[in-house]
Amino acid sequence: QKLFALQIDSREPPILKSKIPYIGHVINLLQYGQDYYVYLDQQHRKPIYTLQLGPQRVYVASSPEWCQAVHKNHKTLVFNGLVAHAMEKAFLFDKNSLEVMNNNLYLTEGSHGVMAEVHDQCYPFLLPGQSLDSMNYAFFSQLPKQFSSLAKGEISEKVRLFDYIRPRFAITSMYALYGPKNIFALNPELEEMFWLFSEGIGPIMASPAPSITHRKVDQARRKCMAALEQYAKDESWKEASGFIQKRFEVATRNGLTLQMAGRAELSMMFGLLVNTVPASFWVISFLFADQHLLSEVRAEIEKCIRSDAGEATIYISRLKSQCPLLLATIREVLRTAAPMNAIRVVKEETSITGVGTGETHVLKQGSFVVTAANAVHASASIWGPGADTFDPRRFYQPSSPDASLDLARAAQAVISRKVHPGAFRAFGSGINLCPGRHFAQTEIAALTALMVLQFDLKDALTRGPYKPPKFEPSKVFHGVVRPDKDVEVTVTRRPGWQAKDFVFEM
Ligand code: HEM
Repeated sequence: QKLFALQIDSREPPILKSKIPYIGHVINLLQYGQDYYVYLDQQHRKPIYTLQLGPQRVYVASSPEWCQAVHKNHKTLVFNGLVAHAMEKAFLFDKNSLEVMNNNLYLTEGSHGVMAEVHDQCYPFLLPGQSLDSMNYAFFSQLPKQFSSLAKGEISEKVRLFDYIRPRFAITSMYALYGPKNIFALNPELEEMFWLFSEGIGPIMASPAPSITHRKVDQARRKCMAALEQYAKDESWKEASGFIQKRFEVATRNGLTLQMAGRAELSMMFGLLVNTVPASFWVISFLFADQHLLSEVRAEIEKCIRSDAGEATIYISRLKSQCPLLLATIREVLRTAAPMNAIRVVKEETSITGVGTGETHVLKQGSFVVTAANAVHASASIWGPGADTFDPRRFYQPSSPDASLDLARAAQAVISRKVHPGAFRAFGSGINLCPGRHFAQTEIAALTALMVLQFDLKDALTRGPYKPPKFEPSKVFHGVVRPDKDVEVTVTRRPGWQAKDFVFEM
């Protein structure tokens, strides 16, 4: 310990020592993934602490107060350096493109440069307004078609649930953002390739020779990149959403070639797909696993539709305002299945004060800071003794006059129950608060409505009630978790819903 221990300044957050010096925490993180932060929080109850990972200092904010403090100091606790690193290692940006990215990377010279302009000029397209409405409409125009043949007529059909939902949801999302010539529409094989790449992104970023050590993942990445480059060259983005058109305009105006602008979209596809697809799966899974909850949510949704002999119209604005238990279920899924731990680099020594605590610590230049959202989401001192159980009712607000789909404001829903307003962290906070949250939540609510109205599910093996899978084991880098293994289900149409076509309206 003496030989290898970090020299910690008394103003820094307290250090948590590992039994094995120097690499003990590294070993535990590799073994337990992000769950290790939950374990440390439960063992030591420190709202912010320091870990030694080899030669590296890593500060971990483990309470809403300190997570908020980290995100408040975004000028010196920075995100963009990590994005540039990912663009090089995961998305293979060339030298010229990296120079373009590095121009005003830390936003110290005003609001020019590709990173600042994407943030200021592109993300507003994802906020409520005409552009978001068009993306939602594009999504709704495709979604019912994707599920219309499932268990059609009097027959039942066996499917693997995650495998069934994943491509259909992903293809529809891609259509909404990237238009009719999106890469999945032109080559459906790429949908599979994308997930292969997304599963292996951590290891290939760390490997010095991924084409040898992780050949399949590397090939999957290259296939997706080549298709996106072609998409750019063919000017297919001119038929995409306003958001994507603006991204191409900003990227090329700042000096990226069209080819590299296309390649950069692979990073956007991560934002679009990797969290929303498993989150939708879990909402559907938890609902079908609890018949009581399912029937209450169905009753809410049934009030949001108009149904004629052959057609049912689902009104999205009603789903947003009249389905408090559905919204609460989405929130609870994100609380329990979204370990959205953010990482920041300490660009220069920073003194931070826990919001509302009055306590101050110093963070040293060159270190990393993790905001451990999963530890906050699992904390019994925040959520009560049932923090480790799935209970949508903790977010339930039956009489809310303006129940909104903006789950980032879910804090509002729980303030009344004395929960800290920064305790719901699934979409992050501060200037990097997820801009796609409105689109994501509308997508999840729409798919859930479609599934629970039309179908009944049974466990295909036992023919008994649907049993949800477990969460996959935790990893070092994790978004919304996926199931540990897929579940085979028997799907039947609910009586009265066999021969209906579904449409969505706002
Ligand atoms: C359930 C689904 C989603 C979850 C849980 C989620 C979560 C998050 C979180 C936690 C962050 C902040 C990361 C950080 O601070 O380090 C983030 C950022 C971001 N998300 Fe999402 N997200 C979801 C869906 C989406 C969708 C559908 C889109 C696009 C349409 C999207 C686009 C983005 C972008 C572009 C950023 C970066 C923002 C910035 O750099 O300032 N996300 N997301």
